[in-house]
Amino acid sequence: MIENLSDRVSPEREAAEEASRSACAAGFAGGSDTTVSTVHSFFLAMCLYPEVQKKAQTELDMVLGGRLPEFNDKESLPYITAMVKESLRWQQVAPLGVPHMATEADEYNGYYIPKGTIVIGNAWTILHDPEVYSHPFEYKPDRFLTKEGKLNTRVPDPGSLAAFGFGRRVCLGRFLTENSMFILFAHILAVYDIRPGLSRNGREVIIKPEMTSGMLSYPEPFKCRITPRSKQAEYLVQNSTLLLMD
Ligand code: HEM
Repeated sequence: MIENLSDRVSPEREAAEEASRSACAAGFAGGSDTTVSTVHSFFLAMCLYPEVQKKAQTELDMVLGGRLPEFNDKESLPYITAMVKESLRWQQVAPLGVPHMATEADEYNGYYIPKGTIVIGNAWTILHDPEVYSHPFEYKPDRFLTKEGKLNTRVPDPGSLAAFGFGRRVCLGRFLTENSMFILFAHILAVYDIRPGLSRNGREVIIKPEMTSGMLSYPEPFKCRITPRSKQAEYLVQNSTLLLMD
C-alpha cells in the first residue's frame, strides 16, 4: 500500500501513509492471536475427537487421491468447511466480542438503552445455545451437514451469527479467516495424524480441554503428537514447495 503512494511530500500523502500503516496494524492486531487460538482449538479437537479426524481424512483421501488440497476443492470438501464452522463455534476465541457503544438511544425487547451505553454481545452464549446447536460443548462438525453430507444452510453459521462480532464494526478479516482455516485444516489433515501426546510410560495422555479466561480466550497448553500419515504424505510435505511451483 505504501509503495503505491506518490513520492511527492504533501500533507495528503502523509495522511494516506498514516492510514495505510494503521490499516496494517489493525489487521495484525485483530488477526494474529484470534487465528492462533482458533488453530490451537482445532488441534485440541483433533486430539479429543479422533472419529472426526478420521471422517475428514476419508473425505480428503476420496477427493484428493494423494495430492495436496487447493481452494478449488472447497465445493467437494463440505466436511472440512463444517470443521471450520465448528472450530469458530466450539471454543470461541472472543467470548464477549468487543464492547460497542450505542450512538443513539434505542429500545430492545422492552429495555430502554440510553445513548452512550456500553453494549456487550454475549457471543459465547449465542454459540452454545442448545436449541440452536444440540450438545453445544461437543465438537460435532456434522451438525452443519445434511443427512446426504451437504452443507445445511438451515443451521445458523457461527461466522455470521456471532463469532466475528456484530454490526458495523464486525470483523473485516472474516472471509480471509474462513478461507485460511479451510486450506490450513485441509492441508494438515491430508498429510498428518494428530493424537494426544505420550506420557513417560508411553501411554497417551488424557487431555482435559480448558480455556484461559479474558477478552480473548486460548486453549491451555496440552501435549499432542503430529506425525505424517504415510510415506506418500511425507513426500508431499517435503516437496510441497516444488510441487506448488510446477
Ligand atoms: C479466528 C479469527 C478471528 C476472529 C474470531 C475474529 C473476531 C473478531 C471480533 C469478535 C471482532 C470485534 C467485532 C465487533 O466489534 O463486534 C473483530 C474485529 C476486527 N478484526 Fe477480527 N477476528 C478474526 C480474524 C481476523 C483477521 C485474520 C483479521 C485481519 C486480517 C481481523 C481483523 C479485524 C479488525 C481490523 C477488526 C476491527 C474492525 C472494526 O473495529 O471496525 N480479524 N474480529
